[in-house]
Amino acid sequence: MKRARLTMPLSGDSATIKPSPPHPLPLLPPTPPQTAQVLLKKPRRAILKRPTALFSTAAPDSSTWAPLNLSQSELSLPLTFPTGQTFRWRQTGHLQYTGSVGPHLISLKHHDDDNGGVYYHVHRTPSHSDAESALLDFLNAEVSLADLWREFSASDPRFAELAQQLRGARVLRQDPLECLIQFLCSSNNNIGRITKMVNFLSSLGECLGTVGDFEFHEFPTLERLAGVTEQQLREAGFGYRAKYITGTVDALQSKPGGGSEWLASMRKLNLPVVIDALSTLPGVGPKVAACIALFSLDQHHAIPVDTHVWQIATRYLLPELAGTRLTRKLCGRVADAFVMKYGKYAGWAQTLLFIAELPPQKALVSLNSRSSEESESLKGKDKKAKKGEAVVALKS
Ligand SMILES: Nc1nc2[nH]c(O)nc2c(=O)[nH]1
Repeated sequence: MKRARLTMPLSGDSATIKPSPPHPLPLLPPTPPQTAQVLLKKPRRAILKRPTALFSTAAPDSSTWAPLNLSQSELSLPLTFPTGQTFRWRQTGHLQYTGSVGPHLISLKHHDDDNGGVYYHVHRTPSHSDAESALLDFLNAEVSLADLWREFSASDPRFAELAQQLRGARVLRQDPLECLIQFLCSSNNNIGRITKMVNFLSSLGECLGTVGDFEFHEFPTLERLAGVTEQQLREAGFGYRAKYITGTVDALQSKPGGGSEWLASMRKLNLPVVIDALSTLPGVGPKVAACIALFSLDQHHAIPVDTHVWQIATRYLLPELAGTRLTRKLCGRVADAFVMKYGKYAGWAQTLLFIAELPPQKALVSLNSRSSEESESLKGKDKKAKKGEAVVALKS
């Protein structure tokens, strides 16, 4: 394991920030029709627009961008941010993503001239040194992905092959409340729609500024989240998830000592206890609980299991169960199979296997494996040609 170090001082805040005042609550438009289409067709102001680079996409200006001690194979931004762990970061330029970590508004980008090494820029923060440590913590920077993936690859040749092609898919360490609310939005949903719902809730938080076309907010506190009603969420297109969000916020507010503290305390507990505790919250089933545990509560062997992961498991880990239907009991068997195969960071292995099944990565992997099959085939035909045998031209 290694700890990443920040090696350059940060500059002051970016001149591009246009902080706007915090929102009054509630925030919802008064008269929308009551379907999810409202959310999908009439985006509110912070909802996705065309990303534009506000900063130069050439070499970062060293006075404002500082290197993280993380190579591209330790952290790939496109494989980590838009792939289903968080729905709060936006692409704000070429290989550049922007989001908030607590009260800090930060951009990260790969540097073309530095082997894709990751650089960061803090746009707004109450304290630069706090921003640095919060960023490293959020990135789980003390975990060496290279060490983990070497171990996984040694016990699984398929993992080894994917790892070559999809380097740097890292598990984040998010704020537990932020992660919980995002995954309540995720049930039976796709990344685009989840992002819009999360954006809607995020806009209840303190506005941190604008980068490119996007406005960024600190994630709202429980008190702020409590200001939105189930009816308002339904009107905004949350459907049945509306009651899970308000129910969970109420349940957290009633925890002695505070809901955020109750969630944070789970970082020190064992996984089964954590899953049971999270499952008492409205809308939290085993899959959502495992996502929250893995992406925010230091439960590195939590395995989210849904139909997609079931497909992966029956193809590669439990072929004897192929063709059977996923049940709650089988979810436990899948999770055990992952842990048997990959060990105490099995959730990090699941993350790569999950990402490899998302359409953009799946297309890339299949393209690469097709071209390597083709080049193997070409090599074979070359040998035959040398021996004077006929070579049939390959169509691309
Ligand atoms: N790595 C994973 N990310 C996810 N997002 C989501 O909604 N499900 C998953 C998952 O199973 N793994």
